[in-house]
Amino acid sequence: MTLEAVPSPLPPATASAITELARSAAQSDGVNPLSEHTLLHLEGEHPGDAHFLAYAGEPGSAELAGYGALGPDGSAELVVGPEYRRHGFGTALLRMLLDHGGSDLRVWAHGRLAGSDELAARLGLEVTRELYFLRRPAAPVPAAVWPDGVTLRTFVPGQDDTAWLAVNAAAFAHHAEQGNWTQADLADRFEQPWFDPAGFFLAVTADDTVAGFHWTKVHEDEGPEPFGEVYVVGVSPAHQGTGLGKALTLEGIRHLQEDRGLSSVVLYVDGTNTPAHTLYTALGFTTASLDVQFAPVTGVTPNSSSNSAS
Ligand SMILES: CC(=O)SCCNC(=O)CCNC(=O)[C@H](O)C(C)(C)COP(=O)(O)OP(=O)(O)OC[C@H]1O[C@@H](n2cnc3c(N)ncnc32)[C@H](O)[C@@H]1OP(=O)(O)O
Ligand SMILES: N[C@@H](CS)C(=O)N[C@H]1[C@@H](O[C@@H]2[C@H](O)[C@H](O)[C@@H](O)[C@H](O)[C@H]2O)O[C@H](CO)[C@@H](O)[C@@H]1O
Repeated sequence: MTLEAVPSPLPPATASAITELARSAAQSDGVNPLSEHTLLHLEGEHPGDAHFLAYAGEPGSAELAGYGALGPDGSAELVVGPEYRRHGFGTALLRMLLDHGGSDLRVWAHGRLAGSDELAARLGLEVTRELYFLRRPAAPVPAAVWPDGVTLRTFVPGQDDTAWLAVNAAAFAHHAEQGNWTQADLADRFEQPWFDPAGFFLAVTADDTVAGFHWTKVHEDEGPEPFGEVYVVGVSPAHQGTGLGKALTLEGIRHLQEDRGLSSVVLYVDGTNTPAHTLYTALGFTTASLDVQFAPVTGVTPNSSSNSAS
């Protein structure tokens, strides 16, 4: 086993090898091991990002067996190729993430697959966050009932960026990632093949102030058939509790189901997000799977080399 820490930007060949590793794991596990953010950050320079590579065999003829990603905020992901599992690659990569991330480490286990809890416990980590993946099969979409004083339009790239970032930051002021999005995060997504302004809805007041939004996304090739996503719904605090979130959510579902002809719609929602969870459950979404994030047990100084591990 050879371990390597690589700063951003990654060599293109390494980024391609990581992408293939993630594809192989997703095919085997039925769950994507790396999030959109990590995949986007495989390309280009992202200061503060760190990449950890585990190779099987000797340098030169080695094959990429596993990969770990660590962001400047401590968020992390790791994946071991299906054919390399139960050989210690996961333990070695998690140790590297722990050594570099310290007490800020927050490592995802998408789908909470077999072994993730055991591996985490072995290195002194516990679940600190639950992210639910919900699905709504195609069904009649109730008509949206819009609060007085708002009208609906779609996002115009380059015109609405600043206003959207401000409402997104206000709506997600208490969210670990979403509230911190910047113009760079927007620009990254403008370049994605799935980006479609026709599916990015804004609710605006008479003076065109953004009161809320529903940004939808279509996943073309991540399953047996394309599916839609309630990518992110946000309502400015001043307009929350007025029915706007429900109306925006319904409009996006209608768009995905009727305009895009998709047979199911999914979404992610934090387990602590009662308002959103209540809304989506009322609209027919049910839990399909669970992602969890592990962090060092509070009050214990993480030191991966001292944790008992085989
Ligand atoms: C897939 C995702 O994007 S998940 C992330 C969702 N967005 C966020 O969490 C950002 C911060 N929160 C918000 O922007 C808003 O609170 C939203 C989007 C969750 C809800 O928008 P609002 O406009 O406040 O919701 P709206 O007034 O339409 O209420 C619709 C339903 O949501 C649920 N709901 C809304 N607020 C609450 C609350 N505080 N507690 C419990 N349920 C609530 C209820 O079922 C409500 O229906 P009801 O009023 O008939 O009981
Ligand atoms: N509803 C949104 C905004 S609050 C949400 O919870 N997003 C999560 C989610 O993002 C998804 C993830 O990046 C998938 O890889 C991608 O295919 C989806 O399109 C994204 O919605 O999970 C992330 C962790 O994996 C999390 O950081 C986001 O906040």
